[in-house]
Formats: sequence, C-alpha cells, structure tokens
Amino acid sequence: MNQLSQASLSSQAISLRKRASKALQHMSSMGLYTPKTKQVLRELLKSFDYNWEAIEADNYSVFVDALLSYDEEQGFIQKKVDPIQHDVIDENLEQNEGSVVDQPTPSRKRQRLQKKETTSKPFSDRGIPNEVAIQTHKSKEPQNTSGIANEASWRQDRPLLLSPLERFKGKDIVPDQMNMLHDEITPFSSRKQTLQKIPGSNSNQGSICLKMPKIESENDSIENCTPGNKNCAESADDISGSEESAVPIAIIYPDSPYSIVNGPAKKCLDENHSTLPKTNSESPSFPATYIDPSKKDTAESNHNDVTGLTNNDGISSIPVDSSKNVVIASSSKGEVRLSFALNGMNSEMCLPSLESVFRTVEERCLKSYKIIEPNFSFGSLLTEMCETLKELSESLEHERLVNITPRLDSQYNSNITPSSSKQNIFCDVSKTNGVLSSGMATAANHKSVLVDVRPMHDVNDIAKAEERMRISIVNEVSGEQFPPPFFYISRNIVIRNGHLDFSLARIEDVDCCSNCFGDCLSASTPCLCAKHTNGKYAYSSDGLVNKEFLDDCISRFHNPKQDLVYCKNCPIEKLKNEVIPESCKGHVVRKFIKECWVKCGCNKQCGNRVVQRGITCNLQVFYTAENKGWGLRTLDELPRGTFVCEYVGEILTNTELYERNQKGTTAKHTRPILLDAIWASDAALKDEDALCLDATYCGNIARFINHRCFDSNLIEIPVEVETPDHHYYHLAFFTSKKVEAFEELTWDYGIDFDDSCRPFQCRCGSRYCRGSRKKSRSSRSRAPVRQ
Ligand SMILES: C[S@@+](CC[C@H](N)C(=O)[O-])C[C@H]1O[C@@H](n2cnc3c(N)ncnc32)[C@H](O)[C@@H]1O
Repeated sequence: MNQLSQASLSSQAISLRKRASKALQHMSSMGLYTPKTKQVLRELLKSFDYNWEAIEADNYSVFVDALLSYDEEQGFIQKKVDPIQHDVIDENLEQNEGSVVDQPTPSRKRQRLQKKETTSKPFSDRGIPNEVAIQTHKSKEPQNTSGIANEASWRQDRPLLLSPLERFKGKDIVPDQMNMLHDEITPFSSRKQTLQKIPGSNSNQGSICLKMPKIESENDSIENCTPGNKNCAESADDISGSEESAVPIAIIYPDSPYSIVNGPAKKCLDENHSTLPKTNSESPSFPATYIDPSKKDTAESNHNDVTGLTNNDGISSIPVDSSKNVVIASSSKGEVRLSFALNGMNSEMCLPSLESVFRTVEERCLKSYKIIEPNFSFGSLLTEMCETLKELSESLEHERLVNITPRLDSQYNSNITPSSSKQNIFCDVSKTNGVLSSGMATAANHKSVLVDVRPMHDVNDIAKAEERMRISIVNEVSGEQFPPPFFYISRNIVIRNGHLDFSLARIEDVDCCSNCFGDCLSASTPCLCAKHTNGKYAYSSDGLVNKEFLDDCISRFHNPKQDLVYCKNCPIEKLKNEVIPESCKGHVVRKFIKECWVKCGCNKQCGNRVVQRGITCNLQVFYTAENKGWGLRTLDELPRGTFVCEYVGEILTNTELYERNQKGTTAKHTRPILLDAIWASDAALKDEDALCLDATYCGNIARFINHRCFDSNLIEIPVEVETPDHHYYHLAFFTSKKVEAFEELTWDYGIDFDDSCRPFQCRCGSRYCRGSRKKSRSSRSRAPVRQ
C-alpha cells in the first residue's frame, strides 16, 4: 500500500472507531450494554454496508431494535465485508468494550440497581425490597466492580426478549418479578427449574430464589464467580447465549401484602414447579388497599385519602379494593384517577406489583415503539394522562356551562311535559360523590357537569321530596308555569376546590357537649355549646331565636358600619386583578349561633338543633305581582324568630366564583353569598378557605327570596354546625318580625345602589326603599339648575 492510501485508511479507521465508541456509549447509557452489543453492532454494520448515518439515525433506533431482536432472529444476514473495515471495527469494539464498561454513563436502569445496592432503606425507590434486590444481585454477581456488575444489571433489567404471550405462558405473575419471568423461558427445553434458597438469606423471611438449572457440561455456578472474574460472565454467556445461571423468579416478600407469610409450605407451585406466590384461602386474598411497602409511611398517612397515591415518580402504589379495582395513577390532588378493573380475578390469582408492570411496559415500549429516551417512565406517562384529563375536563366544564345556560332556558320554554322528560343527569367527570352526615353533601370535589339538563319542576313540590315539607309552585299572575329549571338541593355541595374539613377530631371537647343527654335546653345549666353565645342559648324552648339575640342581630344589620372589619388582603379585591388591589371595603362582624351536633351527647330533637333539622314551615313559591319574578311566601302565620330555611347552593372558592362571573355563567337572578365571617381576622387566608355559595345551578327555595330594603321580614344569621373555624357555616333565614299567612318572605340583600356596575331597579315597595330614594336623588341632581 502506498503512503497515501495508508493515511486514508488510518483516518477512516479513526472515524469508525469514534463512531463505534459513541454507539456503544449510547447503548451503555441506556443500560443496554452487554458483550453481545458489540457483536450486534458488528453484524449491523455488515447488514447496513457500514452506513453509519442509518445506524445513528433516531438515537440509534436501528441499533436498539437490532439488540432487542437479536435473540429472536439469531443474528443478521452476513454481507460481504470490507476486511479492513471489519478489522478496524473489531479492534474498535474491543477497545470500546473496556471504556464503556469501566465508565458507564449512569442509566436509569443502572441507577435503579445502584440504589438497590447502596441504599440502607428496606425498600428501593420503586418498591422493590432492597433486601431482595441485593440477594438477587449477590446470587448472580457478587460485588464485581468490573464489567460483570454491569452485565448483571443488564441481565436483571434488560428488556424482555420474548413475546408477551410466551413470557407469561402457563405462569402466574409474581409480585415484582414480572421483569424476570422472561428468564424462565429459555431456548433450552432441557432446563429444569429447581428451588433453591438464596445463600445467606434468612429462611424465616421466606425469600426463595428459583435457580435456573445448570447445563450439564457446566461445572461452575455463577456463585463461584469471583469479583473481577470476567470470564465467569462470559462463560455463562457462551453456554447459554447470555442466559443467567441463577435467576430468582419467585421471591416472597416478608411484608408483601401478597405474600403467604408462613414460608414455602404455603407457596403455590405451578405445573412447572415454579414457586409463584399466590393468594389462597388461608391468606387474606386481596388486601383492601395495597400499600407499596416502600411507601408505607406515606401510604399510611394517606390511607384514607384517595388522592394520596402517587410517589415521587408520580407512580402510584396499587390500592386494591374488594372489587379488585386497581388504581394505577392519579393527578396531583387525586381529582382524576386511572384504575383498572380486574374482572374475573379469583383469590387464586396473583397480582403483580405496579413496579414490575411499569417496568415491563417500559421495556415493551422500548421494543415496540423505540422509545429510547432513557428517562421515559410509564408511570409518569399515566400520571401525565390524569393531569391532562383533569385540565381538559376543566376547560370542557367551562365551555359546557356557558353552552348549557341558554339550553336550560330553551328546554324550559319548550312544551315538554314534566313527567315525560324528567331526566336529571349529572355527568360526574371524575371523582367521588359523597354525602356527609352533617347535612353537607360533596358533589364531587370538583366539577359536576350538567349534561342534557331537563330538571322540570313538580308543581306540587319544587323540592322533589328533598325537604320534609312539600313546597308548591303557583302562578296567578302570568302564563309562566314554572320557574327556570335548576337542581334542587337541600344541602350545600362543594363544587370543586372549596376546602371543608368536618373531621370530628377537630371538634375539641370544649366545643361540644358530650356530657349532655336528651334536650340541652331543658337542662338546669347551659351546656358548652352555649358558651359561643355568651352562655345563653340562641333558641328558646319553642324553637324560635330568642328576642335578645335576634334584636342584637337586627341592630347590627341595620348599623353595619359600626361593626365592619377590614381584611389586610381582601379576597374580593385580590380577584379584581388590579395592579394595586384596592383596600377592603369591610365585612360585617357576625353574631353566630352554635348548634349542638353529632359529637354532643344530646339527641337530634335537642332545642339547640334547629337549622340542621331543615324546613318545617309551610312555604310556597309564587309569581309576584310586582314584577320581581318568582318569590317565596309562607302559607301560615310565622312568629318572630322562626327559622324559615337556609341559603343553599354550591360552595365555591372566591376564585371559582370569579371565574364564573367572568364567563357570565352565574345567573342574573341569583345572588352568590360570601361566607366572609372570618376573612378579616385571617391575614393569610388561602383561596380554598375563602368560600361563597352560588345557587345558580343548584340551590333550594332561598333562591326565590326577593329583596326588600330595610324592613324585610327575614334576617340571615350564620349558624355553625359542623366546623368550629367559621370558614364554612350555614346562612339561615329567620323571621325578623311576625309574618302573616300568604305574606311574601323578603330579606335585605344589602344592595349597594351606588354601584353603577350592578344597577338594580328595586321594586320592593318599602317606604324605606333605598333604590327609589337613590332614583329621586339622582333625578333631583340631574334636574336643571334654576336660574
Ligand atoms: C334571588 S333572586 C329572587 C328570585 C327571582 N325573583 C326569580 O324570579 O327567580 C333575585 C332576583 O329577583 C329579582 N328581584 C328580587 N328582588 C327584587 C326587587 N326588590 N325589585 C326588583 N327585582 C327584584 C331580581 O331580578 C333579582 O336579580
């Protein structure tokens, strides 16, 4: 060869060397490096006529694919090879093997293994008991610092080389061992599996390792490998085409909820004599909730919290309820959960750990879809899906609510008869519905979307038997038969983010009267619940608010200025999104009634429980003659201080209400109520604690109570029933004066008639009407100045 061609060959060799090195490094970074890797590369190069661009494309996807399918295809079609290139590559790969193995880029899989090796925690981050992982590792590769350790990690975590069907053929799935099942099925039919305890393992813990049988010609077991003895791994490789000598395929975890605690005798052996733990009649079948042992602490703290399922990786542990519903991922707050229903599972079947399922899916993704991003995590993908579902459904909700409003009216105006089309559908986008014992319902922590709404009213009872009393609908004035449709609810419901904590544990002994019995009002001394109203009950024995208390409430209402308090950081002003929020306009200091509740010793008929017993008056929804639309009236005479009803609606946070207002989804004819009693005293008020009630879509008869300036016959009083902290309370209406039968019930909305943004044309008819006074004032001010 002349000098020129020698130089050219040498530079070609350098370039090849670099590329080969890079390719192997890449495989190493993905945890795919084995001695076979270089062989695959070699054959790949031949097949591709040394077209490096093709091999390097898409993050070496061809190479990854070739590696994964190598076993199945038994190598590549040999092509004619340039001998020089072949030599260079061979030499290159030899060199690279060392460099790749000695200084591997930490891959995810490898990191996983490293964690298992180094951590002192009993369980690895993804839920594999470290003890098991270490034992497994020990049994295969004792503390080898050379390439063999990496070889072991490759083997332990390598992608599955067999088809899913083959992999699980005739096998039960072993908790956390799915990733190893591929090792059971080998090309060598003569292999037999034998039970063998892992050397050094504690037999009491029931850690069993199924050791792959030795090939007859093989003398050395893998346990005899000494650190640094590279030949050991290679000889194993030579014998079986890289199959391991000892592969733990069934390990029973000491604390695993699936484990059969009494050792080998209770393990179930399948037909092939593999030791696959099963649940059986002697062991609890599926636990009510599967808590990943590694997440035990957090899982326990979240035990009652359906949302507390994700770990740091966004991977859920697997809770299994009695119906074998397996939650596999969850959005951050648990609003959306992804679960599998395991139909037809019987107690004899075993459930794999979520960890092993994820890992297997990741490996299949790697193989099938060439997802070769080293940080790809299937668990995170599912969590991402939950988050996305939540976000999209939220935006959908807003769209729907906007779209539904006109539809409600159009349906209402149509001639559909109530009985034929009665169809109320709540499409709960996601989460749990529940009714709290205290008379508070949570309609999904979030959003319920009203779909195809046709809540036609029943003229005989607008409450549809939700209340103890029937409440009829009458229109003697116009042709309108019913009020616009809405969902009748007798208890407040949380619509999405509002925070309510009704745990009994929060009610301290001093905030309830657990020592009482029967009716507190008939006891000689007032109980602890009365301390909130200065040691006197707010109610008299005839069930009315007592005079002194009522006078005080009315007086405060009429002179609010003297009792106003101001927030440092007013939620209302904050929501206006001004650059510099305006200062708080003030909130009235409320006088509360504190009722006895479930933690008290008295009974439900106790005189200090009025609002929680619900409506007892004979009421009617009627169409007003004064052009105020529908109104509410009493059919019986009501004495002063009578409880009429509470204002019921959806509990929204201020932000949620603001969003509704912005989107125009709050109906004009309802008035959201701020539960602002405590705002001023809470400097760091969180949004989820600043609550209000909106009866636009869901409400009770209080949504029909019209406004009357000053001399209205109802007054609203906050009533504490379940929560002692006043973030949430009931707003109850009591008669502020004696009310005649058939008289309309009214309350003073506290309308600011100077607010030009919300003009209100008042038709209350009161001689004290602020609206008409304002009108006459402004007409006077507009009157031309007399010369
Ligand atoms: C809470 S709703 C009361 C029920 C309402 N009238 C209906 O037909 O559904 C409040 C709305 O009723 C009407 N309204 C209430 N009081 C009124 C009054 N004094 N003068 C005029 N309209 C009144 C207003 O349209 C107001 O927005």
